[in-house]
Amino acid sequence: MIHSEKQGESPRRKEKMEMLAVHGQETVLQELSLFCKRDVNGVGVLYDLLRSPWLQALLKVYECLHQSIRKKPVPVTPQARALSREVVELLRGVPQSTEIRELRRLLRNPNLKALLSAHDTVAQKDFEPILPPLPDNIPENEEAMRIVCLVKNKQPLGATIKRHEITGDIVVARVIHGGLADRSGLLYAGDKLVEVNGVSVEGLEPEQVIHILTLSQGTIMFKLIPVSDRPVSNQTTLYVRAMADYWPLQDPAIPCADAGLPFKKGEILQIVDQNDVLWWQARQVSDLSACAGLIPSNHLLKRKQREFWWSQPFQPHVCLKSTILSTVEEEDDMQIDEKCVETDEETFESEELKEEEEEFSGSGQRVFIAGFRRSMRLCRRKSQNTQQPCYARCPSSCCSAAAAPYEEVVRYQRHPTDRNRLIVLVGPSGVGVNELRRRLIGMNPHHFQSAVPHTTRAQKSYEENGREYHYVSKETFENMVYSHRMLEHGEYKGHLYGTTVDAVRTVLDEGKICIVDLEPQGIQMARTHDLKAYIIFIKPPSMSCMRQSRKNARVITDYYVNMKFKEEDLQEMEDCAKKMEAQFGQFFDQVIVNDNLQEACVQLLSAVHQAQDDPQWVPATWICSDTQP
Ligand SMILES: Nc1ncnc2c1ncn2[C@@H]1O[C@H](COP(=O)(O)OP(=O)(O)OP(=O)(O)O)[C@@H](O)[C@H]1O
Repeated sequence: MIHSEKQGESPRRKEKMEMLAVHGQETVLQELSLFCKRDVNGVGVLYDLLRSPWLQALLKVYECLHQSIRKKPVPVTPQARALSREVVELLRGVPQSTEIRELRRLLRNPNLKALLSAHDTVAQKDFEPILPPLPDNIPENEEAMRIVCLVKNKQPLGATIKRHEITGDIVVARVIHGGLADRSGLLYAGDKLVEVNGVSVEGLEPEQVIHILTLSQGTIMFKLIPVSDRPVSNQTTLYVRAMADYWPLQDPAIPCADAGLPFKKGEILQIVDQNDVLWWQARQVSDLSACAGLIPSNHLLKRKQREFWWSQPFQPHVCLKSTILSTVEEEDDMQIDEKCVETDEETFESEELKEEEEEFSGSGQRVFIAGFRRSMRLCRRKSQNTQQPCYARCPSSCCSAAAAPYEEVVRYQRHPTDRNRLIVLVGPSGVGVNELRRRLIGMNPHHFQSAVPHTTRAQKSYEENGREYHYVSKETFENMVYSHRMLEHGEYKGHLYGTTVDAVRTVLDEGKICIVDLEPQGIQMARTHDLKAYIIFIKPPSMSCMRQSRKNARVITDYYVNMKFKEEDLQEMEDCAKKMEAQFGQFFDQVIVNDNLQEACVQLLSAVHQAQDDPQWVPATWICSDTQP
């Protein structure tokens, strides 16, 4: 069908423009005739041109087209072909300029003719559904009945039926949002089915009714008794992040598996119907044109999760337990002289410090970056391997995932004057989190910065308080832990190490982008209204890729020497990454596979900018409430 107007342009404005076009041409002619009389150079030629019959004819064509377009969005003309013939007629006798020849050729083109023919065929058809004749013997109470005809296409009808628990009638259980039945506006949950395509459903099982429907082609006629108290829906659309995976085909409890919507943790869903306490209707935000599907309600999914949670043997968050770490443990067991270890560490750290200073002194100004100390990293690694049940360590992360199967989210666009979002890198030990972080900060140390960690270990002669670490007493440190001011913390060789929320805030308050690496258990502490953490998971590539790319890579060990990756280290890295994804994947805003270091670095830079500049789905509590978590 040809539509009369472009959207957004008012008809009055269009009319005005057309009048101006025609009147404008008349005015130009009048003015030109004046100039002509005054014998201005070249005006005569222009005057003749504007009066030429072919131009007049073209203007008529223009006017004709606009008149036809101005008509209603119903077929412009009963016969578009007739209009085309009219135009051809108008062009007859017009001098054969290139443009006119082109226009005539176009109008004679068989493809265009076929198109116009198709238009005429469609325009003359009546697409209103043809209803079957009413039955002769209409019963007395027929006014209580409704006859609904739906023209079935490839889509499912978008309604489910069930047997009423008390009356035993077959009733419409639910109408799926956006489906054929919903769009028809003729079927409602609770309507009692009497007949389907003339077949009485009395005594039939719902499956038998479905069978009749499956076999039906084209128009399906339902005879039904409308539900008396139709539920008034005053739903508001809600967006949520799924905190768990859901596979309807594996859920024996779902009322209709075919109508279920599968989803994976981390995906954003649009909830369109919460009328049912147990089964909501939703669609993927990535496919809003699709018909909705059934998902378990918050309450139901929570119950399912709890059942699943308790039915599973506990899976602690075990990460790398590499040969390197075994070596560390062995060394500890072997009671290495503490002083000797300290000396080694000191030497190592001096070298590391030197390396950092050299790396960032290129611009003429020496910039020191904190948060890369070996002791801090080894402490973190040690905490990964304590084998503590994760709910004991982080009651707010894993268990809250079980407690809140959906997290309400809103679209957030950071205002340029807002503080930058905290960037959190997580990944299995050895994957390259620190390498990437170091490189990113190295690109622009005045813009990207780490948070300075706290420690209870003594300050060394070459260190500065607040540069490598904030040096605090054990009591102060523990107070910070108890008052939830630590994003993460751990112990290494009798000393406490950790990163505080305040240390991060200090960087952000300076207008910089703070980049930290955290153990995944620390994610929830950073996902607050205040820090608005953007979580990037650094994922190892496949084993074969790692064997290639990590040929010359070295891992930090408890020893003074750097060690090469062994096959089992790579395997453990892969296993650990899988576990992290399974347990915390719902919190990852971005996943970067660190295969080629250079490429991963570019991706990281782009992700960091995206986090600050592009609209993102964030927890609704960050935006809607001042009393956020
Ligand atoms: N894509 C890569 N290709 C080759 N080598 C890499 C790549 N990414 C990291 N490396 C190297 O792997 C080693 C370990 O990286 P890194 O120290 O960043 O690990 P990490 O993830 O921070 O682990 P940890 O926190 O346990 O120190 C380093 O020698 C680093 O240069």
